[in-house]
Amino acid sequence: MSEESSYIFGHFGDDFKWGAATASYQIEGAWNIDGKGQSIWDTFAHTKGKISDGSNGDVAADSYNKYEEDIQLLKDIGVSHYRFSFSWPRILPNGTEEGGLNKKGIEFYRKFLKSVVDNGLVPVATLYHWDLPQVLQDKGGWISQDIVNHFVNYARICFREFGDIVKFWITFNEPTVFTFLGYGVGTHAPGIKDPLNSPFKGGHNVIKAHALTYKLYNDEFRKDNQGIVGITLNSDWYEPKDSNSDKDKRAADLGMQCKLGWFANPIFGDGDYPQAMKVRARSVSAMLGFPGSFLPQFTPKEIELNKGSADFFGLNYYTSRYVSTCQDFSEPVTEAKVIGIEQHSDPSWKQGESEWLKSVPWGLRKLVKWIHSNYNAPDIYITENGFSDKPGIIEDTDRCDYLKEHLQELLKAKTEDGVNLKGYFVWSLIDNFEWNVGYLERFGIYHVDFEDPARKRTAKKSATVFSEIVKNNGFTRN
Ligand SMILES: CCCCCCCCCCCCC/C=C/[C@@H](O)[C@@H](N)CO[C@@H]1O[C@H](CO)[C@H](O)[C@H](O)[C@H]1O
Repeated sequence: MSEESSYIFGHFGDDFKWGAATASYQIEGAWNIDGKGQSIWDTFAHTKGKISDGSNGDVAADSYNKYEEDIQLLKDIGVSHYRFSFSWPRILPNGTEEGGLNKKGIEFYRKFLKSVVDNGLVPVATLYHWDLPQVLQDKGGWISQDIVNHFVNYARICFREFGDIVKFWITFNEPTVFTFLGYGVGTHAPGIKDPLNSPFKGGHNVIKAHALTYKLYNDEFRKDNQGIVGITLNSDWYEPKDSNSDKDKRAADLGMQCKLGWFANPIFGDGDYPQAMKVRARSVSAMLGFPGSFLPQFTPKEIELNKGSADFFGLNYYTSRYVSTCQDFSEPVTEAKVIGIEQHSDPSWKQGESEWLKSVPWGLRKLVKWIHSNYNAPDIYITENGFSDKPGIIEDTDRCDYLKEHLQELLKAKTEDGVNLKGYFVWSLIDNFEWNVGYLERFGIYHVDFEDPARKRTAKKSATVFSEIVKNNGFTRN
């Protein structure tokens, strides 16, 4: 089952962008400071039993106060781009402008952005990395139709307040994850358990909100601001367990269509959900006595709006799976059971500290090639890629290997396969609050001491290894 790989030398090209990524709730802290409203992650993390180590993001890496230091770290590793996210409730504590704009929140982000650009870095802003204002969740959150306009209005405020500085926008981070884990299995905020209905209603609203936000930028901001707007989707690569089995090949394709295609096909494909996903949704619905399909339908007008609504494809990649077919629908309902597949891994794959994360570099090359050929060769930015280990490791050899090996595969994808790869952002710049597992799993190339009130940052070995690759813009012979 193993895949051949070889080491190559070469560089990524002059226009390739290097960066590091973070997200507001995971690093900022200052959860109730300077007028910030409560987010669903504040509520969720403050609820006993939701986070493995009982922690929360109240202080996190304290980047609200230490962002200058973070910017210096970015300069130290030599990257040109910083991917961060805006906290919606820091800007709009009650979710909407009518509920009041938080001037201090706007001032904070303008100060932060000024420092980013004054230090010669390019800001890459994610509008939504999962911290929905709690007030909007109380009105139904992503399941409510009203959220579409609320999001577009929030986006308008960000374009208006920050569009002179921010030219690189990502509407959503990983909609499959926040809809399925947040509204399906309930392990993420807001903790709703309804695997066969709510994630798909929520996802439908996310796609509409994304497409309307893209239109908004085109109609009202693009001419003056000259930026780009895209979305970040995540996917594992699904490889047939037996490459000679047609059944396994169909299972792997179904996995790709349901996981990546769910959001990618409407935006980068024909404007609608993938046919295979529609068929699967109807058959699962019939099996469970759900009338029609749990997958909502787009109107022809919506399909037109969805189609082509991104200037680039943001991709987060962490791991891969071998896949075979599976018709088991017993409790608990998992993502794989909904899709109708069984997932397998190879014992030789290096295991991260996160149970779901095994290092499979060749999967990334196959995945970007798949995107290239299925969605008309879009510009692709790897907006996240990284490896987890235990707290406290500074000599993080496994992460160094992970980064080198994944960048090797990307170099092959770019130089040998002709994939339009435009940039790479490591996840993450610094150790941070890793959602429902708190601080037990670390992804930073800089260590953060969460016991220390000063949240001291220390470079790990991977910071040096990564910065060497950035400096060489690839892999050179010494
Ligand atoms: C009939 C159709 C059925 C479709 C069903 C699809 C179900 C999709 C379910 C998705 C669940 C995925 C769980 C995997 C998660 C990881 O990939 C995820 N943790 C990656 O997110 C990023 O992770 C970083 C490190 O974990 C970091 O925390 C960052 O904030 C995240 O963006």
